[in-house]
Amino acid sequence: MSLGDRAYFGAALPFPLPPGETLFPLDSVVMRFIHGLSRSPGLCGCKRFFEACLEVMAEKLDPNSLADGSEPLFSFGIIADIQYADLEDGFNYQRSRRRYYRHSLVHLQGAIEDWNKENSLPCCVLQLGDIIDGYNAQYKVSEKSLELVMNTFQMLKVPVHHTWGNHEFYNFSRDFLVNSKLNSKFLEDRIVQHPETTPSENYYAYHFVPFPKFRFVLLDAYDLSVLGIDQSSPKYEQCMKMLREHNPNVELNSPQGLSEPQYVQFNGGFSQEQLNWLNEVLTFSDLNQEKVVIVSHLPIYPEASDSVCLAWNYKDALSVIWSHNCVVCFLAGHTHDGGYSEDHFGVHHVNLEGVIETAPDSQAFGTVHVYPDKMLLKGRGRVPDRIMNYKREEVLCF
Ligand SMILES: Nc1ncnc2c1ncn2[C@@H]1O[C@H](COP(=O)(O)OP(=O)(O)O)[C@@H](O)[C@H]1O
Repeated sequence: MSLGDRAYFGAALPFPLPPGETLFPLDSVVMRFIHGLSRSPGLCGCKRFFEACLEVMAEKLDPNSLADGSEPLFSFGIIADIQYADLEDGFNYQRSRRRYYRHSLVHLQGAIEDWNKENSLPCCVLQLGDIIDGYNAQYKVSEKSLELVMNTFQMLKVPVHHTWGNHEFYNFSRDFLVNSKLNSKFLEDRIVQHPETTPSENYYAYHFVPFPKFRFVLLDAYDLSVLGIDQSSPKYEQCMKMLREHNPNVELNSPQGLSEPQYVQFNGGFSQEQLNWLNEVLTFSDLNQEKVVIVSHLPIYPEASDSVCLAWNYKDALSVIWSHNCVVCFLAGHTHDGGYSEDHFGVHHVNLEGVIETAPDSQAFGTVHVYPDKMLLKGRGRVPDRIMNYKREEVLCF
């Protein structure tokens, strides 16, 4: 049972709650019950029965059956942490999860075939970062592996928006990435009469409008980072200072003993400059009654993610987002396990299950179907379906 399922049942509530009444998440009640049963040996059969019930409840959604028969306005694909390498299977750092380095490319091919075959093509695919694994750098095959994965993406009939994760910086410098095929900023939209919504070149972020009234914002979660930047630059010095202030460990990748365990070298954060820009974009979207989808490699909401995986200054990003009405969801990768939670402001946080830790007999990608009142994530394989209702009184009229 993932963190996400807790909020999933809440989000799926088919009726409004009476004013002042608090939603008690259904699955937490059931899970507490199961936990109780598991402590009573004689009731183990009941435990299995209730687990089976939960599995049925989490069965895949049919977007059409949940959308009152109406057609989606448009859809888009999502995929995270492909981490391809031409290597035998391995394990994560904790040795708790198998990594299928070679098979990740086969998973990508499968996802692309599915997206290409969909009745109505998705408008685009959002690639949530860590496209190739850091091991490629050790074997000096980073460019070759990237080429292979990008050639696979060539089979896709729609554009791909690429975010950058820690493994991008294990393989390449930021300067290299800016000039590479992983820079999809050429797909951005500009709001000519609002120059404040144009991102600076100091970070890799942009926004675009795949469908009228829907704006997608791609964020740079390694804008503040010690990875991939020139170690003699003032920005490296500033980021290293920030990291060391929060992490006294000799091994800066270790979160051991930290009160803010996200301050590890393999994470990063958002500069104030980028957050100011995000604030301007969201202000524009609020004023123009747009719905916004935000994408980043690193997650920002603790309820939906392992605390070690969060962006350094995730709280700053949340306070910008929470000061606006327009944001529907925040999509991230990095955790590999997946996670979901709807925050108190009605923003849905989805951490997508990573391809790299997906067994060959499963899958890990999704298509989000967008309706005037909600977005429905149709997950494949180990990605669960999610209903992401818009905040009440915020339904779009078409
Ligand atoms: N607790 C830890 N202590 C020291 N190094 C760690 C720890 N956790 C992760 N690392 C290192 O940090 C890097 C990123 O970890 P990894 O689990 O590979 O992340 P990812 O999921 O992004 O692949 C790797 O180089 C890994 O060896």
